[in-house]
Formats: sequence, structure tokens, C-alpha cells
Amino acid sequence: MSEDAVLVASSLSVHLGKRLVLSDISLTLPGRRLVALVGPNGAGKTTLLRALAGLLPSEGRIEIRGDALSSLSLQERARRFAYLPQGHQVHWPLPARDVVALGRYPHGAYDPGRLTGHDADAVARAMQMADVLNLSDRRVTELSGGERSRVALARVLAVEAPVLLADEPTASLDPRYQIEVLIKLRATADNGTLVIVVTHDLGLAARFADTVLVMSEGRLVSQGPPASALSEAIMAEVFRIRTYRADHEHEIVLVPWAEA
Ligand SMILES: Nc1ncnc2c1ncn2[C@@H]1O[C@H](COP(=O)(O)OP(=O)(O)OP(=O)(O)O)[C@@H](O)[C@H]1O
Repeated sequence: MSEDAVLVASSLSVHLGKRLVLSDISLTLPGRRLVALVGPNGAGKTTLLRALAGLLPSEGRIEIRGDALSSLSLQERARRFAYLPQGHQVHWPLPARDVVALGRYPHGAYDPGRLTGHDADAVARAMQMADVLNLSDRRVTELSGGERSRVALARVLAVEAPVLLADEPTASLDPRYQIEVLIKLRATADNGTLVIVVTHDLGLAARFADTVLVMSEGRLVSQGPPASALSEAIMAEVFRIRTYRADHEHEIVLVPWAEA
């Protein structure tokens, strides 16, 4: 394993029922990276995130900071992987602050009403980062979809794990918050975390990610910096689209434009 690799997957495969859903995926990802995981519907992105976090049985080997995932207790896995599932919903009328405090559960904070100073600080940092401090006392069941999404993001930020896995964290957000969430995740990566974000927004992926992983039919078909991983050839072959490409303020602009 290279010295600064945080997450290594070797020959990872996943069967769901009788279907081979992930096939022979190998990855080596260092910390301090924002990685976008993209691919058409059904390509296997959610399955890969869940397999990496050990939430699904898989064949192959996964190492997190040099330790085999299979050797770690469930609690230790939950401390090392913060996982934001797709369309995360909380159905209990808890105050937003208590939902965010659930992010400290893997650290032994079992009662959100009685946090240690250290846990309370982590919760406050996460709420500040996700811009939800003003929602602290509001019941999550009474928040808008976008507000709930940001509270859910704060919950995973509060874990302060070395790896943050987020499945479509911008899906129900307005354009300003989509950009803001990516800026926050970018800052989280810059602070040392390996952040892996599933997204269908190729423009956000191209602009904000250091590395893009492209999946198709359960395989990793392209990986690297956005400009090469999201080449025109990959766009045509994997997504069946052509894109408009430009530079703006020294960033890549990539807009899905037409069918290929
Ligand atoms: N429990 C299951 N049993 C069998 N097949 C499954 C199961 N769950 C998912 N699949 C299949 O596995 C494949 C990958 O699903 P996955 O949810 O990982 O894709 P995805 O890339 O995240 O898709 P999307 O962009 O639509 O969210 C799909 O073909 C899906 O139908």
C-alpha cells in the first residue's frame, strides 16, 4: 500500500441475489481528496459506496488506513466511515441538533442530550459547516427537504471520520446550496478527509473533484482528474451524450448538451 493511501480496494466484487453487481474493482485513494463517483443509473455507484463502508458483503479486500476492514468491529467501522445514504430521511420529530449529535454515536455519545464538551464541539463545528445552526431547535420533520438534507450532511460531518461517503448529497438542494455543499465538502477534503461523493451532476463533479471515478455496468471504466476521466470519448461511450466544455475562472465547465 502506498504511504498516504487511506482507502484501498482490491478486486472487489459484489453479488446481490444472483446478480453480479460490482465486478473486480480496484482503487487506491489517498486522504485530502474530493472524489466524484459518477455513472448512469444502475451502474453500481451506491453498491460501491456501501461495499467500501462494509455495509454489504463483498469479495476481495478493503483496507482503511492500513487495516483490513474485515478485522474491524462495527463501531470502529462507523468511526472510520461517515456514510450519508441517498434520500436520507428521519421520521422522528427530533430537534435538528439531536439528529446531528447522532453522528457522535460511534464515539460513544449515546445520549444526544448529554454530550461531552468534545462531542458538543464536533456537533457545533458540523452544524456551522452545513449552515444549519439556525435550525438547531427545529424538529426535522418540520423542515423543508433541502433543510433536512443539510441537517443530514451535518450529521455525517459530525462523525469526523477519515472517510466521508455521500450518496447524492445535492439531490434536493437549490442551486446555491448545491454549490455551497460542494464547497463545504471540498473544504472537508482540504482538511484531510477522503470525501467520496456520488453525483449525477457532471458539471459539479468536473468543477470540484480532484479525482473522478466513472462506473458503467458494475465496473470502473475511467478514473483520474476530471478533464481526462470525463473525456468526450467516455461521455459518448458511457453516458451516450455530448458535452459543452469551456473554462471559466480557471475551472472546467462541463454541461451535458446532446445525445451522442
Ligand atoms: N437487492 C438487490 N438485488 C438485486 N439487484 C440489486 C439490488 N439492489 C440493487 N440492485 C441492482 O444493482 C445495480 C446497481 O445498483 P446501484 O443502486 O448500486 O446503482 P447506482 O449506480 O447507484 O444507480 P442510480 O444512479 O440509479 O442511483 C442495479 O442494476 C440494481 O438494479
